[in-house]
Amino acid sequence: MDLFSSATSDADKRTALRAGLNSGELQRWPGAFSPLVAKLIADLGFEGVYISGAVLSADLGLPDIGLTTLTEVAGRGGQIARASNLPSLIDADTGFGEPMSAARTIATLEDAGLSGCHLEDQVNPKRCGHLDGKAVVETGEMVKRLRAAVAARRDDNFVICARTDARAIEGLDAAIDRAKAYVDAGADLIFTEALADAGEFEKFRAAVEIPLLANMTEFGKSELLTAEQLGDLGYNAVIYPVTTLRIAMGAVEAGLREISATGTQAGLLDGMQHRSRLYELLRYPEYNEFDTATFNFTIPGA
Ligand SMILES: C[C@](O)(C(=O)O)[C@H](CC(=O)O)C(=O)O
Ligand SMILES: [Mg+2]
Repeated sequence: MDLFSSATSDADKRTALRAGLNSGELQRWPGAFSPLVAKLIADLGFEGVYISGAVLSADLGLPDIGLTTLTEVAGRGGQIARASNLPSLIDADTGFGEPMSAARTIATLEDAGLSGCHLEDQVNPKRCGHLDGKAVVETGEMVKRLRAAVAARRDDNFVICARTDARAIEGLDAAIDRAKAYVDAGADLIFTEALADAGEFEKFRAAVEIPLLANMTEFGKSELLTAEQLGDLGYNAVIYPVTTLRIAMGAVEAGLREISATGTQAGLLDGMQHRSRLYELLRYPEYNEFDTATFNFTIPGA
């Protein structure tokens, strides 16, 4: 029965995440801004779901500057994680405090049903990794953050991903040195934030032995590489963190403008998700097996 929550256990999702990272195939994790989007990501055959801090903040009408709390992030993250059978990797920013808080973050995210998270080496308050003016902590400080996180983990398959923001501040070589220190501290996956181009991804790949994650965020510092290019470069995972929100908000803004200008949404119907597709994603008919009184409607135009 998976009508009310995920059918796949947290443990099995984490096993799947590990297997995917070790498979030699690029794992594609689009960002889900809601549980419904996670269902669509699963339906379309992606390997996992990403839960973005930038999106979680934006959804609350806030900038991505470390204002959200662990409680908010774990709460929303858990709702999204349970909406599909895919593993979910969540953005835990700097871990919500000093090393002991980062440790508690891991325990809380495990309890919420996430399959892994990333911790970054920025100072508090953090910023979007693709903006100027961010700063990183000393390598030793981040190593403490990671060691605390790794020690707190109860499920060895919960993926602890270390993100380095150093490329844009200290340069590529320093970012690679940091990544190596983070591997020694127990990181399972390295998030190479804000690299410029394919050549930099290639250098990172040659220097670091564990799985690597690429961030294909739009309007940022990185060239947008295809899944095929990233796979050929030897990367193990890619996130499209804010993409679904940007697509949706672009459509919402255009639609609202048209309604305001014309007084009707009639011209927008072709671009909308049809009621029947929404109901298909939500698996309306299957709830009928649970309670025939619930499924007592027909879908117009379906
Ligand atoms: C990946 C990221 O941390 C996120 O919160 O989604 C952001 C994405 C973005 O702001 O484009 C980041 O890269 O800092
Ligand atoms: Mg973020």
